[in-house]
Amino acid sequence: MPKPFLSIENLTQVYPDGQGGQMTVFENATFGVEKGEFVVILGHSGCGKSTIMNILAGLADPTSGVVKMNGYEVSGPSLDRGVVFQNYSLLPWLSTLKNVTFGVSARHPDWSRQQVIDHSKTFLALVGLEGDVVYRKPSQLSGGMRQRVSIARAFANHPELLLLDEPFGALDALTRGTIQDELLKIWSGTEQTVFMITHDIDEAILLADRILLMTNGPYARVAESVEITIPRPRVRSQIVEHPNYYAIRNHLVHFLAERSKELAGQNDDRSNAPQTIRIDTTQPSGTGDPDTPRNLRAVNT
Ligand SMILES: Nc1ncnc2c1ncn2[C@@H]1O[C@H](COP(=O)(O)OP(=O)(O)OP(=O)(O)O)[C@@H](O)[C@H]1O
Repeated sequence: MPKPFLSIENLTQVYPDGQGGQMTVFENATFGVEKGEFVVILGHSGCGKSTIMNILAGLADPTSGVVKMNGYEVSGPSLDRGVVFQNYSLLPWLSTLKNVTFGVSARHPDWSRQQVIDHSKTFLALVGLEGDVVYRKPSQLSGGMRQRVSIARAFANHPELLLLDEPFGALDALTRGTIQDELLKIWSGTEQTVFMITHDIDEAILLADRILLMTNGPYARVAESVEITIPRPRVRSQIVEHPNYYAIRNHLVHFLAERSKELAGQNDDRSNAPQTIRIDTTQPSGTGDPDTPRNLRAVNT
């Protein structure tokens, strides 16, 4: 079988437990992400999501296992992998525009100054930042605006893989919704692959092609890969009306509330690959998992 664009193979992370011993956060995590996919990872605090993200970004090395992108092992940070963190990580001494041009000129050393500026301004405009505001320093922006700069910066570099670690965590619901829409708009116009951490189930369903569910740590694992069987384009105000919405949502809530604990520490699947869950109430009933409501098709492969 051909390898996916991004391949996470038997990733294990062990940390010192602070008392002279060791703690295995997750063990043999194995999954793939296809090119252009939007994958979200959900799991309780401490199961190791940020650790996985840092390893994918090349900012940390796992205790064992490998990550391959396009067949090559990831080691160290690269412009091919853009990262957006919750705390924006903008350079405070540079203007909004320069925070974006900085990476664009590194990515395109052959471009003229004007090309770099025009390209950067295009991406800032896509997240609603236009006019004088682009000459302000990050300290002169609101939290939501800073987060937009950080998203514009990441997308403007056209990384093949975009890693988003709770990028909207610090935002109010209204701003969060607007930026989710903007993210979807930009992503749908590119070939970029997105891997995102969030704690927000509704956000995950709105954005993702697939949601990876992690069991609780220590010895956490990626137990399920839930397909989001809701067609795109998705509109935030209408998505709840899709017949699959609550079926998928209930499955996710049930996993996080109950099964993430029950499955913790268990590892009965030697391949360690997550189980694929497909919930589609628009298909004829008859197959599926007894936990899911009637008239719900859940195909586990
Ligand atoms: N550098 C480190 N040294 C020791 N332990 C660490 C280190 N970094 C993380 N941990 C531990 O590893 C576990 C996983 O942490 P991680 O931040 O990856 O979890 P998370 O799933 O992203 O959590 P949250 O949802 O709260 O952000 C936690 O128990 C944390 O205390």
